[in-house]
Order: sequence, then C-alpha cells, then structure tokens
Amino acid sequence: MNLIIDVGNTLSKVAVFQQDELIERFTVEKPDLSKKIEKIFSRHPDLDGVIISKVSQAEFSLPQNLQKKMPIINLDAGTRLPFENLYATPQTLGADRKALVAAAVKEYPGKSVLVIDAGTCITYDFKNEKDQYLGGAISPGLKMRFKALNSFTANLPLVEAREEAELIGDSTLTSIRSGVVKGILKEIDGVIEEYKEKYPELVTIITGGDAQFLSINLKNSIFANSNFLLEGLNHILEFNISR
Ligand SMILES: Nc1ncnc2c1ncn2[C@@H]1O[C@H](COP(=O)(O)OP(=O)(O)O)[C@@H](O)[C@H]1O
Ligand SMILES: CC(C)(COP(=O)(O)O)[C@@H](O)C(=O)NCCC(=O)O
Repeated sequence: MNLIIDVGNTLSKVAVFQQDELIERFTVEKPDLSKKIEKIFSRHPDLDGVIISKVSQAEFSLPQNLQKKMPIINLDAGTRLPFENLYATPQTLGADRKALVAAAVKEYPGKSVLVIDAGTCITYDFKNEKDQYLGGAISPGLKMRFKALNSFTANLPLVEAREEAELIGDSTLTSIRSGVVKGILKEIDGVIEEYKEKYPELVTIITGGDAQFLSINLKNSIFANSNFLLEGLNHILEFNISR
C-alpha cells in the first residue's frame, strides 16, 4: 500500500492506494495535514512507500524514522519520471504538473493528451503520442480571479462563483460572474480547440477542485477525473520503487 500526499496552494489531498486502486482519499486544510497523516499511519501500519508533491509553503510532519522503514519520494527535479520531459526549465516545473503528466502516460499511452487542472491556478499540460511532455500553460484559477477583482479595485466586492453565469451581467455581481465564469469557460474551450487543430485525436482531461463546476458548462467533451493527480503520483512512486 502506498501513501500519496499532494499539497496544493489551497488544499492538501491525501490518499492510500493498493497497487493501482485508490482505497481512500481525504481533502484537508493545511493545519490538519500532519494529524491526518498520523491517523492514516495508525490505521495502515503496512504501508510500503510514500510520495509527496508540494507546491506551497505548507509545513507538515511524517512519523519519525520513517526513512528507515520505507521509501519516501519527495517529488523534485531529481526524481525519475515515467515520461520524457521536454520542458525547457525542468528545475522549475511544478511537482503537481509532473504528476498529472504521469497519470496521462499511464492512462493514455501513445495518445495526445491535454490535462487541465482547475485548482488555485488553472494549469494546462500536454503530452504527445510519443509520451513526451512538451509543456502547457498557467493561468489564474476561479477563486483567484474573483479575489483579484476585489483586491485590485476600490469598488468591486468579493463574489462567490455560481454555475449559471449570464452573458449580459445586469448588476455588479452578475457582471463579475459573467466575466470570471464565462471568461474561464471560454478560455478552456478556446485552448482545447486550438490544441485540437494541431492534434485532432486529442484526449482532454479536467481535474482539480473546480473541475466539476466547470466541466458541466464546457462546449468540448472532456473527461472529468478528480483523482487524476493522485493516480499520477502513485504511478511515479511505483515506477521508482519497482526498479
Ligand atoms: N473546501 C474547499 N476549500 C477551499 N476551496 C475549495 C473547497 N472546495 C472546493 N474548492 C475549490 O477548489 C479550488 C482548489 O482546488 P484544488 O485542486 O484543491 O487546488 P490546489 O491543488 O491548488 O490546492 C479552490 O480554488 C476552490 O474554488
Ligand atoms: C502552477 C502551480 C502554481 C499550480 O499550483 P496549484 O494551482 O495546483 O496549487 C504549480 O504547478 C507551480 O508552482 N509550478 C511551478 C512553475 C511551473 O510549473 O513552471
């Protein structure tokens, strides 16, 4: 059994896998992460390995002397990856993005895949039919866009997302929702369409905290999988310990 820890910029996700099968999964706020890990270790004393992807400053602790008992992979620039990484600055590539590409390679070998992660940021990651990772894009996430409008202006309130966003906002609130929600949907559909012109057989996956919310209103057909990143981390761990 493997313990998978994904520390994002907003939330942490912790999961236990038995080989390829996800046994349990928790979403935790940053201050609760150490306690949750401790609980999982007491429930699963038979864990075989741990992998950690961390893209935020959040601190947490693992049980003492764990390194002596099992492999612990801190996913960084030195970790071996199950794909060819053609990113021009591999040292600065987010660990979470590597995990998403690993999942794409595992689930869709030999296919062109675009992975969209709608979390704190929206990331786009593309791997081609040769299972080479080329890169993608980073743009502000849903909450970040609402927060930015509020933070960088004098008159705009902080607005919550709603699934139904009108094209023509007839108030400050609905104008902000139109701009943010419709803006993200148009961005995602536009990016997918541009990739599809170049890679007609493209498979598109959406994941992350806002994936469900966004995927319902996208024009393009797209697979939503809320565990994609965790599956990718599990694959990187297996890839590193089984050799
Ligand atoms: N309980 C929650 N707390 C905070 N954000 C949440 C929650 N549930 C859903 N979200 C949404 O999920 C997004 C974070 O998604 P996630 O994939 O966990 O991001 P990250 O990996 O960057 O931490 C937030 O921007 C927010 O819109
Ligand atoms: C782009 C990110 C901030 C996304 O983080 P997230 O929204 O998933 O919390 C993260 O992948 C990161 O810090 N990347 C480093 C820059 C890069 O990937 O090129």
